[in-house]
Amino acid sequence: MAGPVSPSAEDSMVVIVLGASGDLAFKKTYPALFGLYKNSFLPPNTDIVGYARSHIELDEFRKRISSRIKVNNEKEQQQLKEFLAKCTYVSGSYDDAKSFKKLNDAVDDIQKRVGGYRHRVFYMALPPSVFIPASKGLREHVYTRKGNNRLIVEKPFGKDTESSKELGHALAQHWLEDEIYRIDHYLGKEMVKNLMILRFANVFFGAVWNRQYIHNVQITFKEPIGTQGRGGYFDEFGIIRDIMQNHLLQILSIVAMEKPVTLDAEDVRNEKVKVLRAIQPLTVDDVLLGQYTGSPDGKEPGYLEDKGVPKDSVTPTFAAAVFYIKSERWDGVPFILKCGKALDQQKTEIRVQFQDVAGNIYPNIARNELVVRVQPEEAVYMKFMNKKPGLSSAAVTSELDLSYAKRYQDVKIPDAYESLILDVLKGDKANFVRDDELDAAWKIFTPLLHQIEREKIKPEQYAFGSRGPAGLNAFVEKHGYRRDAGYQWTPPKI
Ligand SMILES: NC(=O)C1=CN([C@@H]2O[C@H](COP(=O)(O)OP(=O)(O)OC[C@H]3O[C@@H](n4cnc5c(N)ncnc54)[C@H](OP(=O)(O)O)[C@@H]3O)[C@@H](O)[C@H]2O)C=CC1
Ligand SMILES: O=C1O[C@H](COP(=O)(O)O)[C@@H](O)[C@H](O)[C@H]1O
Repeated sequence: MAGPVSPSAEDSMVVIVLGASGDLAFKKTYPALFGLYKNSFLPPNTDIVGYARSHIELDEFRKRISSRIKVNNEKEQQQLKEFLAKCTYVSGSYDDAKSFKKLNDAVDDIQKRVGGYRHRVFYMALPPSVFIPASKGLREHVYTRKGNNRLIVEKPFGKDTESSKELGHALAQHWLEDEIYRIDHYLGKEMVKNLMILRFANVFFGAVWNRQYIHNVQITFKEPIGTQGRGGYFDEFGIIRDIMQNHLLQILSIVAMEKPVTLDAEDVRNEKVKVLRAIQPLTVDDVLLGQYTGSPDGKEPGYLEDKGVPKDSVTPTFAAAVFYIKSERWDGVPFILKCGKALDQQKTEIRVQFQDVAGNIYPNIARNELVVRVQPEEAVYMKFMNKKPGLSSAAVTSELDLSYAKRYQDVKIPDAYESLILDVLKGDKANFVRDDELDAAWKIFTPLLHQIEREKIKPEQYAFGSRGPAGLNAFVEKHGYRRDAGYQWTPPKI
């Protein structure tokens, strides 16, 4: 094929899910594909072929898929039946030509029924140790010359600059960068996708989005659960690689980037890379590291009690870090990124805190804040000073509140994976990570990660269910965040 073609109704599309017997496939990939099917977003002749090492009977495989899909009514029950009929399964290994040829025969059998182009999407829901042999086997034996080929790769994309480059080179031996879709599922979240519209389609946000008006930006990820038996995997990576280097840094780059020339994927990603390249590598002085201990009531275990975690592990389960972007727009503005497991709540948010009012004449006024809540309960709200209603003339903090549950009551927010798989089917790469973006991201973290590991830097302890290490408030205050401790929010009655 000379280049990518736009799928038409006569074409056939096969989504091949590698690692189809695994957790990610059942938890995310198949439910997302069903979500697209039931909302008529899958192209007409789409089939889904699962591939993994385990021998699983087709009936059993379909039962497993349906056990992870929630249906709400009879219509959806019927749609699920139709969807399952599109799902088949082939077993084989990830490093054996014969197995891949068998997979190719199965896909050919499906695609020869249709007259048009034969497109293939390969979704690698696989452990990183088999990324390279699997991508090679797919390219050599299952690649189609009669349509588009797209390869979806899941993180981790390496552990540092060097290993990420190695993976990149290995993939590039067989696949064109244009065919590779590196998933960061946070880029598929509704409120992350909303960031560019908020910034570039609103004159009032655009006008104040710079160092003159913004004092600091906080991007926070909190999870109320610990590693839950996955400590063996987690201990190799730690929270910086698990969340900060990818999800939070991606958000930062969209918050900070210049307006792209167009919405074309390359224009968007060019601007994101420029932001990452303008950030200096982190040092230990820029971070606060934490590791959780058991909950005070003894009900929740500490990190070191998770099986698979070495008893003397110093892997951080919490990290806060401050980033500065050397650009005309952002020079001197701290971007504080915080993420942790086993914390007090589930929350991902972006909090933009504005500068103090110049020449202020009112006592006790708080800084304005724009908060974009990514999850849960998606919202955009603006905290600002307002006259206290009534006979008082005091200024109090109030909010302009766009809570999605109230404003968009009939809309179901799609899962991030639904949105991203749809982008792959459409060939839109704007929400996927480009190779140079990845390289720029690793350059910021690699020296710090190596130093933490080399010197076994001990994280501060924090209790399961707390807000994080005791030093957290001092850390964010030191980097400029000022909290309005008197503010009380009253949820609207829906
Ligand atoms: N549409 C909506 O849904 C709206 C919701 N609200 C709700 O109102 C409440 C207050 O809003 P908001 O100001 O945005 O959020 P919070 O008061 O939760 O957080 C404000 C900042 O203060 C920090 N903080 C929270 N608790 C403490 C503490 N005990 N000591 C020191 N620092 C703390 C937070 O840090 P950290 O992130 O680390 O916890 C965060 O950076 C929240 O529950 C919010 O969900 C308000 C307006 C609209
Ligand atoms: O990538 C990851 O993300 C999840 C959190 O994702 P969310 O969509 O539920 O917010 C995190 O639990 C996991 O450790 C990490 O690898």
